[in-house]
Amino acid sequence: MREKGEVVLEVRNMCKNFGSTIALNHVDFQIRKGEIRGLIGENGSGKSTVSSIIAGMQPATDGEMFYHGKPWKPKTMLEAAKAGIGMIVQEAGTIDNITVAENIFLGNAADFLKGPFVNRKAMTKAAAKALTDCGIDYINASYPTRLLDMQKRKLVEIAKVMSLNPEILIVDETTTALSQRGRDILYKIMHKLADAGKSVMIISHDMEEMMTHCDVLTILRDGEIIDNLDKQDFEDSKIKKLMVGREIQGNYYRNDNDTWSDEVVLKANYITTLNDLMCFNLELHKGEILGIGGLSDCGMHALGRALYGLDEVIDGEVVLTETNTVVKDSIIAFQHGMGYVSKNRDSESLELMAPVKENIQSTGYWKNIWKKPLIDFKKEKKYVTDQVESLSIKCRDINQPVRFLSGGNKQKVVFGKWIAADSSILILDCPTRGVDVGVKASMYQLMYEMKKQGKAIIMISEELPELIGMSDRLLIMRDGAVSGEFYRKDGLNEHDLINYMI
Ligand SMILES: Nc1ncnc2c1ncn2[C@@H]1O[C@H](COP(=O)(O)OP(=O)(O)OP(=O)(O)O)[C@@H](O)[C@H]1O
Repeated sequence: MREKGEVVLEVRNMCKNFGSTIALNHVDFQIRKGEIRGLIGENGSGKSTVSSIIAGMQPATDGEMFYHGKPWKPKTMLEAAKAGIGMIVQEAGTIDNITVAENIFLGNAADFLKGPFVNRKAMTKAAAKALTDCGIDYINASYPTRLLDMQKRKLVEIAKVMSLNPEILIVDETTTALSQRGRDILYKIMHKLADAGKSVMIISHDMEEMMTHCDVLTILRDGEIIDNLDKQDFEDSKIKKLMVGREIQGNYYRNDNDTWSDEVVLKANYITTLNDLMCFNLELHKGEILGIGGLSDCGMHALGRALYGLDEVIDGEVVLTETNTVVKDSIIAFQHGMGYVSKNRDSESLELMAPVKENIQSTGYWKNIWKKPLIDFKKEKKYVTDQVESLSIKCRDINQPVRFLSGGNKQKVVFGKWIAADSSILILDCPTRGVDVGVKASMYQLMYEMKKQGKAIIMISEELPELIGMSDRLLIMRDGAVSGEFYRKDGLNEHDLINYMI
């Protein structure tokens, strides 16, 4: 274990209220030099709030902070970053319509002034160096950022924060957006910083990741610090219990070997898309949970989009076999009982400015809460509250705009809106992204119940344990094609699958 140094940042008695919501309630903790501190807790427990206050995104309602022993009250993220506290935020932190280099030096363009103009060549060169220093030399600094996928944008954010040489790096739920390669880059940066006597604070719901990489864990529950654990005291069940306040059983996946029907409900007939898939075949059966895994750029996310009619299929077709309907677009998919949880939560699955209720209701007007020619308001309310209750969505009330919810609670809204729609075919792309252990257990249980009701589910995921734990059949993809097909009864383990991924 690393030797801990002196305290570099101290949070004392911090409180943060949003109207009647108490996000932080008299929080105290310290960050020491040379440590990797994990911040862990259920969705909505206050992790992002405390981090964002340290990093200058918003002020506290009450309390004090000290950085290098002096009062610390940054007004902006730029001020904090320049003083040595950099944060990689949970949501998208880059701007689409500017180049990678401009994103990396956003707020610092003055460093590249040549007379009244910005020297773009010098900026691009410096950005390329910042990327290379982080081990991300495969991203072109002169590219428009909108051409990059979500994980590459996150890597750009990492390079941006690292370019200012932080003394404290805060990483908020970043790893869920990264492939294993991206994660390894981030872990390397974190350990390098800590070894150099700097500090890292990381937030993640991945228990294994936290136990492997952190020196100390601060556990938050309902805005309060419950405990601080040193590495020698890390124990999975103990941490979970401290997080949620009750025992959580270790294995929350299914433990049955139930079969599924022979009836095919969805078919991809030799589909080809513009970039990712070539003559791809797939059959999904009634009552089947079909897992799809691989490295993040293997084409699995594109497959989910193509099946739901979001990406153009230029050859072949996706067919709903019961009615022989060709899924040409997402409207046809939706009208024929399909649901889709996108990996890109904020940009594709939610209307952020709209309230929780409107986001969930949006799938219900087609058939469930419509009493022609009017809306059945009673049904409409029940449609929403059932989901808020069963998934424990933490919101002030159902009228609260979804943008004010914590990341994991936003994910629950997305999941809930498709559960409520009673879709007979669900395509779930990284459905448990950013949700805490307790809610994951409920989501897996719901998926299993849907399977038993005869619904068909495609679960696309980068997490092998959840694919192994939940799938009846599992396809591993590589370079846009299936490289391996496995069955639940095969008694799979992660090593069996990894060979087919790389
Ligand atoms: N701008 C805001 N307006 C209103 N409420 C907010 C706002 N930001 C956060 N909250 C509330 O504060 C509480 C703590 O949220 P926070 O994002 O810090 O949780 P978290 O622990 O990071 O959760 P997650 O694991 O889901 O990301 C939540 O109840 C959230 O809804």
